[in-house]
Amino acid sequence: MPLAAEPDDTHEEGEDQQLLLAKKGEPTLEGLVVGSYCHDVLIRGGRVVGETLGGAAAFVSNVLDAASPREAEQGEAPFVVVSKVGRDFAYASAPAPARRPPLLCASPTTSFHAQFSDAAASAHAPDRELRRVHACDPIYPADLPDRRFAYGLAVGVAGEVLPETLERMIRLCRAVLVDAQALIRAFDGDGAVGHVALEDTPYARLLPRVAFLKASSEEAPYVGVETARRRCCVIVTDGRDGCRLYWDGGEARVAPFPAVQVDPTGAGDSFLAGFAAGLLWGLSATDAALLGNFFGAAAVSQVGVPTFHPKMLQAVKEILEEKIAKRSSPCINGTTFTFDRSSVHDELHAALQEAARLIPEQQQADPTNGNCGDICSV
Ligand SMILES: Nc1ncnc2c1ncn2[C@@H]1O[C@H](COP(=O)(O)OP(=O)(O)O)[C@@H](O)[C@H]1O
Ligand SMILES: O=P([O-])([O-])O[C@@H]1[C@@H](O)[C@H](O)[C@@H](O)[C@H](O)[C@@H]1O
Repeated sequence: MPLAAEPDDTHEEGEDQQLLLAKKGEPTLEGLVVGSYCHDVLIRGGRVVGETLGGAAAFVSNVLDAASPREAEQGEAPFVVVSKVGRDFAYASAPAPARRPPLLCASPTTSFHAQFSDAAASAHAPDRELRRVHACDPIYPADLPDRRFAYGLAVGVAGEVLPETLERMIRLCRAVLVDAQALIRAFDGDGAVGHVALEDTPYARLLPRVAFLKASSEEAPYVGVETARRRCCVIVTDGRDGCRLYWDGGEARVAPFPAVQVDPTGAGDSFLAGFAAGLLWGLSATDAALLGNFFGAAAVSQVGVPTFHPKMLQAVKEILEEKIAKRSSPCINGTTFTFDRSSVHDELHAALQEAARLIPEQQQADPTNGNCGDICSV
């Protein structure tokens, strides 16, 4: 694994201007994912019921690889992951880190204990209590590659995306999508995860330069949706109820897909990546959120980072190829977005609902799922 760089942001604004020119041969829809892989320990009733690869970067990579449109039929989806782990990292050979290796640091890999309680079985109780047990080094601006990207996803889980790192992402990427959990998490002396008001953080001033900010319903009060929506489009996810989008001048509810939830971990991450993939396919934000809901539902159906059934992915691809023939233009590649539900929204939902029937097939096919038992059945 490559060694992490020293914290030194020597890049100047002028230098970034040079990067505006895409080099010949570079993929035009290349993405930049920033956030660290981590170790997740899943605990129920005081007993460890699962130990898995975690970190939004892992869930996001998994969905982007599965759902992004390909410029060529062959090869990996074009995106880079900037992530940090320690020498204790246990999942270097798992698909996501093996494809896009993290930077190696002297500090231990970020690790979370997720405590599931029976209260999580009720509709709107928080799914889990999280405790950060170890924190790897932050990701510094100098850790980011020196080139332009079509889009960026800021998906820290433990405060590793520093304000200056987000600012550099904004300079490098045409459109940046941010998970609020990267900005508003606070950790007490015991590592318990709490939240601070976004407005009180140094990230707040960057919001007007962010395209989309995603928050869970638990995080939404700390984001301040009414203020934030005047600066960027805010998406509030609400578990099995789907999500809502809020932009300056409009809002939309986007219906969920049915799922048998066995582990809620990674739902929000998978949502954000599905949403980004939807934008890459050229969907409006409200239509792209259908793809977010689809992959959020697929994530909760398995323990840890899900393995998608090839038949399901093929079905999704065929649906997108068919419906997207009616699209306007790829939104993520420009500076303006369309937000409204399109005329194909309901057709797209119905077709994806058919594909969602194939979600449980992977659970049966993959013997590694099911051994952990249900983490959080609802
Ligand atoms: N039980 C569920 N059934 C169907 N879809 C779900 C379920 N839980 C989550 N999702 C999907 O995943 C998205 C993100 O889930 P949510 O629980 O809101 O995020 P987080 O993991 O950040 O708490 C939801 O908006 C929804 O589309
Ligand atoms: O479940 P979710 O909110 O989408 O995202 C999760 C984070 O909140 C958590 O800190 C991390 O340990 C998980 O691996 C996952 O990334």
